[in-house]
Amino acid sequence: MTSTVGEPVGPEEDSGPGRSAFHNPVFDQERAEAAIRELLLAAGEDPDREGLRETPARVARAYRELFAGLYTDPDQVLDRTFDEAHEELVLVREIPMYSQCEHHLLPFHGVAHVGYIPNEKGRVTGLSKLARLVDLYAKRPQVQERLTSQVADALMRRLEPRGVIVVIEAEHLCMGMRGIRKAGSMTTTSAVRGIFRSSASSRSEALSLIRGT
Ligand SMILES: Nc1nc2c(ncn2[C@@H]2O[C@H](COP(=O)(O)OP(=O)(O)OP(=O)(O)O)[C@@H](O)[C@H]2O)c(=O)[nH]1
Ligand SMILES: [Zn+2]
Repeated sequence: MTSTVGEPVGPEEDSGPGRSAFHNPVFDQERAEAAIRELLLAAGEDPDREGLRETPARVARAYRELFAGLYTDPDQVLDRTFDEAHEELVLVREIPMYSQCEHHLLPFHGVAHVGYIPNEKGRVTGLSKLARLVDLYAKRPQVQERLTSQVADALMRRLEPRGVIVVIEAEHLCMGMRGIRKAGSMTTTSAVRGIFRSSASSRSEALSLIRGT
């Protein structure tokens, strides 16, 4: 179990084309356990009663998993590329996505659609890597807009494709189970780069494939 505190720096800062500057923080299990115990005390609960005794350790382990994307370099996901001489759209639709909003640390979840048009060398990556990339950026304290842009920007950086389109549709539990209580309301965000930004016809073709029409 890791118990070192990572440097208080962001996991990643964009350093332009090529690789991102990735700092490798680690999850402090002991500190997280103490914080959950404090939360239970603050709520007026008895963290030593039988049902709660294991809860701080359990919750800390759960958060280590939910925030796992803070500890992996996103560029590593796209390290393996190959030249396939395919210069048309590659689109993976309906990738299940679970994240948590950084405002309330409550889940937002839904699906991501990720598409790109490889460059003239036809540089592509494995299809699973698109889903891995979504997962990695989702497993952090997030906002949906940033998640969408980060996936698009990582693909632009590592594949240097002609264009990238990312659409995420999600329900935010902080809007459903508390606050405004609009359960079921869906938020759609998109990030378009390269040809999808400059060409309305490329964009609308991709969007109609994303919609399944
Ligand atoms: N733009 C954006 N906002 C988000 C996201 N997730 C949660 N939020 C919003 O973050 C905002 C935080 O607002 P605050 O007024 O600081 O917090 P609050 O008093 O708990 O707000 P309410 O949720 O309206 O009760 C809320 O409007 C949330 O709906 C996200 O991914 N993107
Ligand atoms: Zn929220």
